[in-house]
Amino acid sequence: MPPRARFASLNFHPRRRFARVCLSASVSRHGVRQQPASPAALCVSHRAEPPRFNANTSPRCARRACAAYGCRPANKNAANGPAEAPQPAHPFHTLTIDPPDHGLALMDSVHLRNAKVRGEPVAIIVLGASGDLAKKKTFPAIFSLFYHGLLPTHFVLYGFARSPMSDDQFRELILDTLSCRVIDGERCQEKMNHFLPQCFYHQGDYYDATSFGNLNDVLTHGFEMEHPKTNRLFYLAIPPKVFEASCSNISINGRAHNGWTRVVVEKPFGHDLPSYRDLRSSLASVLTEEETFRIDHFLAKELVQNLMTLRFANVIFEPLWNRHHIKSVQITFKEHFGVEGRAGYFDHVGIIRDIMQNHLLQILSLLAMEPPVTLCAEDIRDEKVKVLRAIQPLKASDFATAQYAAKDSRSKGYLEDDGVPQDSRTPTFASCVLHINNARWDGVPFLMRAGKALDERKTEIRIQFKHVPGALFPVTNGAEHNELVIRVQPDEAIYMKIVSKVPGLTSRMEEARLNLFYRHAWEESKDIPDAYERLILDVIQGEKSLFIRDDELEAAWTIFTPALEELEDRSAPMPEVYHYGTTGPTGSDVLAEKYDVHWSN
Ligand SMILES: NC(=O)C1=CN([C@@H]2O[C@H](COP(=O)(O)OP(=O)(O)OC[C@H]3O[C@@H](n4cnc5c(N)ncnc54)[C@H](OP(=O)(O)O)[C@@H]3O)[C@@H](O)[C@H]2O)C=CC1
Ligand SMILES: O=C1O[C@H](COP(=O)(O)O)[C@@H](O)[C@H](O)[C@H]1O
Repeated sequence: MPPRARFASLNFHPRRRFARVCLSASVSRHGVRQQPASPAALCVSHRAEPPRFNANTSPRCARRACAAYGCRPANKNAANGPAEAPQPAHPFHTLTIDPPDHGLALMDSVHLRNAKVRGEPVAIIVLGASGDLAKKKTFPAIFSLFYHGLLPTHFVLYGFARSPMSDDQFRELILDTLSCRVIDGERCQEKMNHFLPQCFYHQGDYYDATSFGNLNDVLTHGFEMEHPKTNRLFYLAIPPKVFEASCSNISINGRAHNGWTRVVVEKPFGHDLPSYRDLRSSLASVLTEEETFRIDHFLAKELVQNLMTLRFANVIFEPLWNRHHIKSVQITFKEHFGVEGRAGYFDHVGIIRDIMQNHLLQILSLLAMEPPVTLCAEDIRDEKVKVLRAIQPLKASDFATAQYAAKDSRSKGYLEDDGVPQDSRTPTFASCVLHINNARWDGVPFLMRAGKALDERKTEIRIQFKHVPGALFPVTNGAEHNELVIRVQPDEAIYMKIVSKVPGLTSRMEEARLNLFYRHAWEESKDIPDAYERLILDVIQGEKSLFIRDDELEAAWTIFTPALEELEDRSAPMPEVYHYGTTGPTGSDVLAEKYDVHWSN
């Protein structure tokens, strides 16, 4: 008998304002579960679609996906395989959902997924509320979620830092950071007027348990009197040296009394492998893995999120995605400004730890990993760890490093920035080559480069394919390789370079492009949420696929630590000098040429 409903479905019914969620994996006409025909496992706990389960979906994945949608699996062993008890013919659950109250749906399915959590009050506490990240990213992201109706209906935002500030001053500070990202800023002012009264400031010291105890009292006797089941989200927008003390104090005096406690930890997680391990064990002694959300905001950039879709939802890429067809991969991060006031942080860290060991390596892992069994966070992260563990640890000779100097009287060199020691050897630019020792990638060089104070702001991935075998066509000038370019920012785009005949009475061939410019292709691209919006929403929803698991970090530090030790040895050569606003040092070109790669500028 052909199955009647092969996968679960979720139908949004605008008129009746409810969603019907069919949670049966495969229901025959007699209402008996059968083994799903498709072997492909799907558990979409994430964005685009409602949950779909089949025999490969783990019960944990099914439960989590369902929880995110505010429903529950029809059977707690929902995905355990073929031998299942008969199910009723109409295993529907109903769930009331507020339809979007504005025309700007950030993500429809997020809205649906959000329906449950919107009913759960939350206190968001931003540590380091006076700092750069909080002002630049955290507050605007929280406001944007509020603007789009994605924050829980009952929420409160507390800024926590050592600087003295009144609630009103804190609101002023927030107000200065807020912008209406949305094109016409529809009702933006009105929304700000509703948002600001929910914001409060608590002065405290990260090392002082009493400061956290006082904050706890304020919450318990204030917001939580009315909302006793309040969850608490702590966002650590503070320098790494106060991570441990803050987490310990949160654990002792900050935990929610009647809800979840989640702590967002910013990078860098450690300085090298040994310090990472120390940090991991001290955080693990006070917070559970479930409570810990290690952020890497590049994972939430729109094009980075699209990498898995591009690779695994299209038939044309995956067969070519290996050593037989790919010649090299380039991952570039460029910024057109220097450290500008962040030297206190940056000089201890350098560009390798600031950008490569985390953001670019995360991109690489999504590009190079095997397909995950399901789209559940754990399955994705399992694959990322596997590919990271196959990467050969780096040596200093795999790198070119450099530091920027002033180009003219209008630009400041790195050593002239406030707080940079005159003898600093910290690289502000680095490029390196990585090798993945597995069957898919053996012999394919993966090149990364990251730099500050360069000619432009750009993050992009270039996958260069091998030349066409045989000699049917003469080699065209520089156009003999196909290249897939994924421009992460700015001006998001995916395009494929192909060789094409020039139209007309000619047999001349030239490079042409198959373009997917987001700006032209998607109306939605006018309103791409900032990465931090996605991530804060995911924390509230308990969705972890865009957060870093501890074994990913262990693998990442294992790759970079040997090279960092060599490069930071006093006997190592000084970084090369490049000038502010240029394309970078020549050493980087020399390194790439060794692998027959030319950086695209
Ligand atoms: N800024 C950015 O663009 C990004 C930052 N990050 C990460 O976010 C975190 C915060 O970065 P950022 O906001 O730039 O940092 P800041 O230097 O701005 O510090 C944040 C706040 O922490 C407090 N603080 C600063 N130095 C110390 C110290 N030595 N001891 C105790 N408290 C201190 C200050 O608040 P007060 O004195 O009032 O307590 C300060 O306002 C870091 O982990 C960073 O790596 C990640 C991505 C991007
Ligand atoms: O993590 C960091 O990222 C920013 C760049 O992020 P973007 O989203 O603005 O591209 C970088 O400037 C900073 O040095 C680094 O810490």
